[in-house]
Amino acid sequence: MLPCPTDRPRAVNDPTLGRELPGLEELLAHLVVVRLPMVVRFRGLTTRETALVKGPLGWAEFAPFTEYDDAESARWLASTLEAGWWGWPAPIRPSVPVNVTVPAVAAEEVPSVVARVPGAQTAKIKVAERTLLERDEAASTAADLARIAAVRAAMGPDAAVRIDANGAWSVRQAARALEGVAATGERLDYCEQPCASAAELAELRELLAARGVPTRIAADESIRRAADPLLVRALDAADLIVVKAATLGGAAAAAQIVTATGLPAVVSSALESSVGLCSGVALASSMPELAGACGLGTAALFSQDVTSAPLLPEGGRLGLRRVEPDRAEQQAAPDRRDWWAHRIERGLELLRAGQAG
Ligand SMILES: O=C(O)CCC(=O)c1ccccc1C(=O)O
Ligand SMILES: [Mg+2]
Repeated sequence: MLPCPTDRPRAVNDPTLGRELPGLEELLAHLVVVRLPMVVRFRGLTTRETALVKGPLGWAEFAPFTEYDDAESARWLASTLEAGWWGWPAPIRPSVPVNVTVPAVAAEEVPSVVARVPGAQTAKIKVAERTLLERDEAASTAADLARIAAVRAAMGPDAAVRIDANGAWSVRQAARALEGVAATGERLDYCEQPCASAAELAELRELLAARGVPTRIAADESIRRAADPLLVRALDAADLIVVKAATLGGAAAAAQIVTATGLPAVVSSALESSVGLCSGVALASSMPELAGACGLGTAALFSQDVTSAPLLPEGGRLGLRRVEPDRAEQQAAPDRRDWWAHRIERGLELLRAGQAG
């Protein structure tokens, strides 16, 4: 085995952090696959398929998007095992502030989306929607500016407003777009993953500095989907990072990655049901510092959840608690059970072999 340099935390290569894995039978004993309907299209999805399992500590979620490969999904399974079998890091605050997440909807739809998270003082808006951007960049920019202006109008002058391009822009497109936003007088909290790679983020930051655009850049996919999340720091590619417990192998593993990058961090969701969202709240509750509101208000994007008591923000905050999926059977997708059971089996094998992606 290659030696692991001391400044690379174990979590980068081994999200189990050496904790003991349950057997497959135990892991699958209570498996329920669910399909949750969404109030608006998000990430191209109108339903969210995900799996629930039950460990000695309670219910836990395994939620990698269906197109994700086994190595990447194995990391999500470590987060599942933390929630149901290993336990979360100790909390240092009882609740966390959340942002309202605004999908790439038309400006007219913004007020109804914002109203679903009353009390939120931060919004995160999806921009650079790929199908429109590829067809007509000017129309894409116009739609983004209109959506941002609608959010500002709905939330008032004191709200923090973030945008998330999910890596869709080239460096030049991102610079143009962020200059365009700044020209309207809008001061963004930050722009999340404007371009796909860490190298592009670094190039964009230099370009923005040279042009006097003060917008901060946050890395999301460059942390959660990268072979080496520490590259962001090495390339000076971001002002802050977005971390998700599910995608990074759980709250403890994610916290190690935050410490290793040494950058301010915002905690966000991966569009889990209310059961999986608890892991994000556990991560945020355990962190010494939060670089702003958490992107954990996404239960508001579902029209049906797995529980009669969804993890919805109150007064713009979410409290740390476990969720009982008492409505899972109503949302069950039994036709998908075998597919998810095999996926879990392969994920467990990869974790056992130390080969999570
Ligand atoms: O951060 C938020 O406000 C909500 C979470 C979110 O946007 C998200 C949810 C699922 C998958 C990807 C993302 C993303 O941040 O890109
Ligand atoms: Mg993002």
